[in-house]
Amino acid sequence: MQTNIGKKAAGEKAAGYIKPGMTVGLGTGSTAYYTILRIGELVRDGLDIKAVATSAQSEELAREQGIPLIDFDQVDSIDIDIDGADEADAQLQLIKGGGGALLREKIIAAASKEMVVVIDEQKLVKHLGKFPLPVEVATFAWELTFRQLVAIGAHPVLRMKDNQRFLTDNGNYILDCHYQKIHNAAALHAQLNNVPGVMENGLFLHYATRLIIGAADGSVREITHPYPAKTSF
Ligand SMILES: O=C(CO)[C@H](O)[C@H](O)COP(=O)(O)O
Repeated sequence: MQTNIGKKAAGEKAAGYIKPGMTVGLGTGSTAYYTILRIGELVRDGLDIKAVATSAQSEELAREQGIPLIDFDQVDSIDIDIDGADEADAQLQLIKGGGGALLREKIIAAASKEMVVVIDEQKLVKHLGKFPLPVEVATFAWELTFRQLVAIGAHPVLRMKDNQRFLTDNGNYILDCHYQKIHNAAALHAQLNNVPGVMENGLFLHYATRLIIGAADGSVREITHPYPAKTSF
């Protein structure tokens, strides 16, 4: 894999927010990859943490790195989740799911006290929507779900990989919905999740608490959002 300096800088910086004793959510994708590698180094240097992964791919990488993983039945609360995004705006609203892990990513983000998002500078946008919005749908009667999405103007395209229908870790399909510009993200989020067969969509509107943006010269800048303190379960 060719090194993207901005992704590496942002991904590594995020690991600095992890404190001993924390339970950490491990994100998915080529930016979170650098976070996981850095966490692996910290663990080998003695950092005592536990982790949960947002995808089979990240779980495997974490195991290779010697990061202790715990089952969800042992998770009281997730202290910090560090994950990538496909687009982010300055209000810390995100489009995620380019890697197809959005459902697990959202479950873990929602259960985390903090969500640190790591991106390279190209993903910081004024308006969300240029990146096609991933929507995870049940395989059962997916054609009907597809048509329902067409009817509400979502312009869905079934995601393919290696000439096969892409299957998520949860055994679902992804419909990438082409908007160009999303005008009312909260309304769209509700509208999409209201369609039977839709498991989740890739709009993450109130989860990120910190955005770390890596530049091509290796520098990083951060945007934080003063949400009311999040409660965890
Ligand atoms: O949402 C995701 C996976 O479902 C990823 O976080 C997102 O696609 C960003 O990936 P990358 O860091 O490889 O650009």
